Amino acid sequence: MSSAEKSFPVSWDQFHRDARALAWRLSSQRAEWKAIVCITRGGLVPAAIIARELGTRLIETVCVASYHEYTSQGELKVLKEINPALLADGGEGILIVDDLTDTGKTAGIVRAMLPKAHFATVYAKPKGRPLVDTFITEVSQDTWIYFPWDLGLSFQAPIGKETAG
Ligand SMILES: O=P(O)(O)OC[C@H]1O[C@H](OP(=O)(O)OP(=O)(O)O)[C@H](O)[C@@H]1O
Ligand code: HPA
Ligand SMILES: [Mg+2]
Repeated sequence: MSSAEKSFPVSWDQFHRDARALAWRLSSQRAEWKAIVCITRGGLVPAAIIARELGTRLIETVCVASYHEYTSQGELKVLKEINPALLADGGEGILIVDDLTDTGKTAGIVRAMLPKAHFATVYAKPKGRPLVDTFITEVSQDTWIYFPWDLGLSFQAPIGKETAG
């Protein structure tokens, strides 16, 4: 499925803990966020967890699509823009949330819409890292992160070979 050399599978439990850790970190940076802008679709899941932890009720989406067939990045398309009411004063006090930043292209496009907003992701790869203000875990650029909503239970072959007798 992926051409990346390494894989980093994330369970629901781990994702919940990492998203909650991100909420803890964000709570120490600002008492109250005016709104959360989540980058669909991946940002919807951490945004729900963070909004619950921080008590944020105003949630907006920006709909960006880039990866096709899961692992190759195509042209970035903004399918839905941010409500203009939130764009005033460059987005000061607004929290942008995504599941991860990889090349940083998605983050770059959304940052340009809200230059003063705070950008948070659960995971980051080195190329995207400079575009993110707060994240929890960094993985190498040649690692593909498998999110729990893309995974299912399946048989795993044993690590060692079976011995006769
Ligand atoms: O840093 P980048 O190289 O731009 O990649 C990161 C983006 O790619 C994925 O979204 P994708 O466009 O695949 O859509 P999805 O969230 O709907 O899965 C991921 O959720 C990030 O938004
Ligand atoms: O490592 C990744 N995992 C899942 N989706 C992604 N979109 C860009 N990079 C990734
Ligand atoms: Mg996404």
